[in-house]
Amino acid sequence: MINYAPLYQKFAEEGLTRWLARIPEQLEHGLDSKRYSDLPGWQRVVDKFSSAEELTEQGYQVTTDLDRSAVLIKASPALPESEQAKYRNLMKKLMPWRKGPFEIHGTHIDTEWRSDWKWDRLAEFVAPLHNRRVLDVGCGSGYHCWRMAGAGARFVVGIDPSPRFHIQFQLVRKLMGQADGNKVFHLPVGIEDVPPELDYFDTVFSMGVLYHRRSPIDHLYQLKEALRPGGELVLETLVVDGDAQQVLVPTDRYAMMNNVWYLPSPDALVLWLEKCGFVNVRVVDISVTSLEEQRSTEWMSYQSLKDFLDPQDPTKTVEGYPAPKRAVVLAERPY
Ligand SMILES: Nc1ncnc2c1ncn2[C@@H]1O[C@H](C[S@+](CC[C@H]([NH3+])C(=O)[O-])CC(=O)[O-])[C@@H](O)[C@H]1O
Repeated sequence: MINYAPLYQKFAEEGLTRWLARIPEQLEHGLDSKRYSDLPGWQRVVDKFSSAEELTEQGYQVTTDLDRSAVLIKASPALPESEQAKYRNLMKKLMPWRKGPFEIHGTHIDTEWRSDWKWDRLAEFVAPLHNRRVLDVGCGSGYHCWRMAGAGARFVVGIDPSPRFHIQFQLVRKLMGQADGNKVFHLPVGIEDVPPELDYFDTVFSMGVLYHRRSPIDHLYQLKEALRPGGELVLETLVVDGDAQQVLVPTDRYAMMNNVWYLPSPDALVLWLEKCGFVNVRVVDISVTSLEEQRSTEWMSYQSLKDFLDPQDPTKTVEGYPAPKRAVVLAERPY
């Protein structure tokens, strides 16, 4: 059973009371096993691991490192090889692992994405996270949330409506121990479930989410309302080349994804953000996604980027659109 008591306690301590009141209902809805029949099985997988506290009681010292490419959890002495193999097999039962990498009790989880590369592209530009309260919208299993804590954030809330990613997060948190575990929390909800006008977070990340939203301008307003005045938005999304009026709306799928709506140019993104009242808006990175950054691995065996591109011309998607290119834009909510 997942213990949510620390989450309630932390939300209360940090004064996030308006959201706190909604959490029981959000957990019940987000983790409804009538809707997600695999959930009880995944929860039983998590139950089979010893927590960091249990390992400590057994005489191990558990060390974590959140400030490296592969988020690390290890015991000294190392767990016996048989136990490490058991953990590896159990973690495989929670596949696919998309965002990472992680290094957990001797197993390197080589995820579909080298999410550390995205982190490296933006970390030097964002306002220092030391002591900040951070929201990561669409955080997947929470890889970047751990990196945010590693960069000094005091309280990180990751949200993602996928129950599988919630369970993957809960496993990592259970193994992490309280020192780091109590900085980062995950809720199985979408941006639409964040209470309006929170005026709370020092930094809000929305990475890989905007193009999934049918109303991208509303998404920007929702992100703004979650920020305190003076807080920073870190927005990362798919873009196309062109001027401030250039936006691609795929007729059907884009790179085989069927829920892609708006791909603006970087200049259009800046315009949208300014129109929504953000200030100090600047594009800090534009990168074409490489086949090394997003690929099938032992931990995500389905198709990946290579299968979504035109085999004759990798600068195009299979549908003939420009291949995925992503921009990172920073902006501030004015005082
Ligand atoms: N309404 C919603 N609200 C919030 N999240 C949502 C919603 N709908 C879907 N998602 C979630 O948004 C995430 C988008 S992935 C980015 C992960 C990470 N941020 C990354 O930047 O690597 C896209 C990518 O692969 O880049 C998924 O985990 C969805 O479940």
